[in-house]
Amino acid sequence: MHFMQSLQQAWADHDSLVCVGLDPEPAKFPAHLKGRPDAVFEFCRDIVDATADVVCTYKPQIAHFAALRAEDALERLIAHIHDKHPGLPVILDAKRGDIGSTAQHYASEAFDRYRADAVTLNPYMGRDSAQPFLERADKGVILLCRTSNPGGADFQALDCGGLPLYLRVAETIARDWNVHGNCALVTGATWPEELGKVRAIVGDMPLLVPGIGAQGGDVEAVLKHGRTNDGTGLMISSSRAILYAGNGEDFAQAARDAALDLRDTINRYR
Ligand SMILES: O=c1ccn([C@@H]2O[C@H](COP(=O)(O)O)[C@@H](O)[C@H]2O)c(=O)[nH]1
Repeated sequence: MHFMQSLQQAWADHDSLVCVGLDPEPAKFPAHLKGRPDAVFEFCRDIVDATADVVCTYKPQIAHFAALRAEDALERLIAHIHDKHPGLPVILDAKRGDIGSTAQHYASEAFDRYRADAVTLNPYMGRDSAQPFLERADKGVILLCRTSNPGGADFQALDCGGLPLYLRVAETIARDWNVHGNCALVTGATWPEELGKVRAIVGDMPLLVPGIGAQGGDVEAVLKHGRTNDGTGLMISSSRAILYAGNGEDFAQAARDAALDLRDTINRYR
């Protein structure tokens, strides 16, 4: 199914705007998993199986797997999500961006090797660097716009002909790049007013919103500035605050409780 259709279906079916970020850090795993040969897969799988009915999407971050030489676990994890929780879209957070001939391989890596439904990209190298992804009309292309980190403003806030660069990014992508209706933007929860300015430019385009939980973003402010008229339009992402909510044998139940709590908090402001 088209990424955008799966996302809309999951928003409705699960009454949820929650995206769980899958960022495995073995040092934080519960004791009974530490040292097991397939701990990365087992940890993420158990989190997924405990939360699948209360989220709208998952977002594995590729560096967390690659640094551990666990790309194979990432492949199996995404296959597991498709197999056991069909219809739930998976966003590969890879923040790719390169010249077109190389970008083709990044697109194939994300969509053919890993079978992701969407991927994050850095738009800094321009349209041709995104083209191999944009052409995959059934796949989501989620471009960095106003990132959640403290240094995000270093370049993104620079004046660009009367508007900050991040709003030029939003404007250009909404107007020129979204030919197949498969674009979305990353706008951090830590900058809710900027998020509102992006929303005013892009209409109902989905926004991936990291920065809730460990980075301290304010859920109420995100909803106030970012929701669409029908109370959707957002994939509100939290990784550490959900994954490591508990560190005992019941870690997956603790993650479920944290995801449910976030879903209910979000829904109070929709
Ligand atoms: O602007 C951005 C873009 C991506 N991220 C990613 O989201 C998660 C956030 O993790 P938390 O534990 O919920 O803070 C992580 O994978 C980042 O690489 C982001 O934080 N900000």
